[in-house]
Amino acid sequence: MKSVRAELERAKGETKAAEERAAKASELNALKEAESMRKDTEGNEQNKALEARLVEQTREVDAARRLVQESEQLQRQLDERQSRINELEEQALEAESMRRALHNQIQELRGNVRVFCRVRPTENEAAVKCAPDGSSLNLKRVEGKEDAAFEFDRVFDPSAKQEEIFEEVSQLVQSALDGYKVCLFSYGQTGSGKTHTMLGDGNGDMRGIIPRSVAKIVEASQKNAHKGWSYTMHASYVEIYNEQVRDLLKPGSSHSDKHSIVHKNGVTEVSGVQREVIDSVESAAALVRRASAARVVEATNMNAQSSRSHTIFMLYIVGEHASSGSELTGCLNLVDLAGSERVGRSGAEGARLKEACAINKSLSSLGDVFSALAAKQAHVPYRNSKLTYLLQPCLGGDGKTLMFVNINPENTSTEETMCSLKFASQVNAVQLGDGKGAQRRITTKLSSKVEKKGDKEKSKSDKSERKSKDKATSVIGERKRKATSSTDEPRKK
Ligand SMILES: Nc1ncnc2c1ncn2[C@@H]1O[C@H](COP(=O)(O)OP(=O)(O)OP(=O)(O)O)[C@@H](O)[C@H]1O
Repeated sequence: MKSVRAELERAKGETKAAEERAAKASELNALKEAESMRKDTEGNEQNKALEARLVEQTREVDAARRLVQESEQLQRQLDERQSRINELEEQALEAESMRRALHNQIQELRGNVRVFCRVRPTENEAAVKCAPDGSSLNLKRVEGKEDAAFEFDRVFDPSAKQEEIFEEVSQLVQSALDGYKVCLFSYGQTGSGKTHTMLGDGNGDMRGIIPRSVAKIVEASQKNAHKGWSYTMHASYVEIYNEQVRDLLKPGSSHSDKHSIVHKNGVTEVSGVQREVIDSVESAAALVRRASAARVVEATNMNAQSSRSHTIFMLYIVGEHASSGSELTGCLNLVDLAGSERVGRSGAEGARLKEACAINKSLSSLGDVFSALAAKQAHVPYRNSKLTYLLQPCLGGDGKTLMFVNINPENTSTEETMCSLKFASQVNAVQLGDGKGAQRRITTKLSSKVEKKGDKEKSKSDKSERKSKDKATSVIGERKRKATSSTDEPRKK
């Protein structure tokens, strides 16, 4: 019985152990299952994350593709616009070149040597009567001498304002920017208004031709910058006194300083003379003020503030057009001559007599140059005086000159006025220029940067110049025809 009981106990123990093993096995299986489920879940989440990334990347790729398409489209538009800009620039260059050719031919039609007469105001009895046509005047002379009539390109009566005077010369000033050698000078007896005309007073309405011209050129050059032109401008200011050159910009300079006048590429240079950069209207005005203060002013019997020297403001202009390789070199000389009165009348003695003789010599040399030009002589005596040698490039070839003859209308100055008007008539008889200037002025200089497309550009530039010239010639032909029947075109006698 005991053994059966023991056997039963043992069997119970084994059954319990077996049950425990079975429970553990089932627990293990459950754990394995749970682990496998966990792994499955983890894999799904990773997949989902991967899918989400894939979707995101696909979206990014689509966006990038759209961007590429958009940028390609923008590039196409940019190329189209660039080619339109090139086309417009070419047209602008052609139009500019035509404007230059036309402007020059109009100037030549008006005459490359012009004479304007300006009569200064007076409160005394006047011997000069200006005609209403704006181009002629009558001079009543002393008893026993016949009255004289004169005709010039323009005659300004005493009421003419500084602004009106400048308006008439501003087109000529523009020619310097277009690459021409231009000279404006004022001639006349002491006190007749030469300095008033050329320099004037202050910064306002009384400003004369010099400050107004420089302002116009600086402003016009800034405007041309939008058309691709860049300009470099330098100015010198000298006086010629007793045939000696003095630098008005160099402090402490004297007449004994040695300066020689040379012509380089058609432009006058005076050795050892200061050349200052002009980059604004203000810098030009400051320079003009400095030079005016340095002028030699001496008293004579004729005028308590009489200038006994010729003063010359020289503006050198170099314009460059980078994309076409065009280059222009112009210069503007603005000259205030010394008084032209005769020695006997001014009562000069000693040093004044020497001054008067030097002044007369250079003015008569100027007259000789104009006589030779008027007679179309082979030899023109430019070298006979410093003044004429310095102005040589403007007084010949396609240079342009405008002379103001300033007169004092008072009875007491009649004979001086007669001399001035005769001299002016002699100058008025000169004809310069062959009408081919506009084409010659532009020299095409290709920089290394544009050298590759150089031939193409050059032929474009030549073609554009030729076209402009042809158009200009036909328009001018038309103007010439009209000019014969119209009174508004200035006359050349
Ligand atoms: N058109 C004018 N309107 C008003 N004032 C004038 C005019 N012309 C000359 N004047 C005045 O007459 C005076 C003499 O003129 P200005 O100094 O210009 O003569 P000038 O010919 O230059 O003499 P100089 O040969 O001695 O230098 C000055 O006071 C000037 O302001």
